[in-house]
Amino acid sequence: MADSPSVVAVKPLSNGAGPRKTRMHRLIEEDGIVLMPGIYDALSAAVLQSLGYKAGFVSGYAVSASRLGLPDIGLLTPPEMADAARAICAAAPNVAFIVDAGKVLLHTGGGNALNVQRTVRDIIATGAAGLFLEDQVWPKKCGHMQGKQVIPAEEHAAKIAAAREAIGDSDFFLIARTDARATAGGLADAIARANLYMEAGADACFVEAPRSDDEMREVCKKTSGFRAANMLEGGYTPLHTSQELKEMGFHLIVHSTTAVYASARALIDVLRALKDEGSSRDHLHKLTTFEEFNGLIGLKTLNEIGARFEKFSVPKN
Ligand SMILES: C[C@@](O)(CC(=O)O)C(=O)O
Ligand SMILES: [Mg+2]
Repeated sequence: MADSPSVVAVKPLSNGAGPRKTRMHRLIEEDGIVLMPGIYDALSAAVLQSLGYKAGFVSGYAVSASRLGLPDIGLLTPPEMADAARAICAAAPNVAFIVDAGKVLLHTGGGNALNVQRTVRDIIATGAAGLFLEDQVWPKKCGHMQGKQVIPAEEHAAKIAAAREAIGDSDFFLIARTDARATAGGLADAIARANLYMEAGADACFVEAPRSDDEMREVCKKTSGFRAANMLEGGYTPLHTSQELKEMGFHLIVHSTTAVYASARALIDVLRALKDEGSSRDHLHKLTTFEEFNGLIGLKTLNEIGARFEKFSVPKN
């Protein structure tokens, strides 16, 4: 077993005017539940914003797939993830994004408080509204794959405390994730860890991959503070509506794979038809139109700005 890390004490943070309140706290307050589709690039972020979503999740799983064409097994590098987060936040400035920093930390389960603090500052600089920090041993895996391991709970709690200190009074929300459900300690250890991480200064906890409705209810009954759930299609956790999850006691709902699976499905279907038929003309209903697409990525607004600044003339009195 690893040496015990030195003990850290955490001072509860406030902005001087009552308890800490970030963009994410306010979104939770609005409806009691925040739906966050997993987003992976500027275009998927623009779609999200155009549909009026207030929050989204920069998914390590989906960024690894879209950027590298590789699975969620710890291959994406910190600069690649931070770069994706920056592009996503810039493309959808009205959306509050939580970044999956499991991927940003090459040293998940390794590195120290300084690495964590640097990561937090890097992610704050992308314009994101918060991040996930997870307790898997590196190289980490998608929470719904087999063979996961976790680092000692106190070690991860110290990283959460370090992250909290780096956040200071920034408008930034910290979600502590545990993957312990899949290990020998099972759900009881996962719940104990979630509570420890909350004590260390997290704003919310995320017990990854509970396997039944009963387990999901137990997580809600036995953990304190705000709670996140992940509705990964084809994963261990039963799929529920946001309303059902709210009634169970969850507050933040991540749909890590919905958008990337939908894109893959659409691409497979339409490109197969193009290959088979030699034309897209019978499948236009499956595509956006030229107008719709240009609108989505802001062409009209940009043209208007361009026209306003075509030339400068000194105003005459
Ligand atoms: C949430 C997730 O980490 C996937 C997972 O591990 O379940 C992501 O990258 O979207
Ligand atoms: Mg991830």
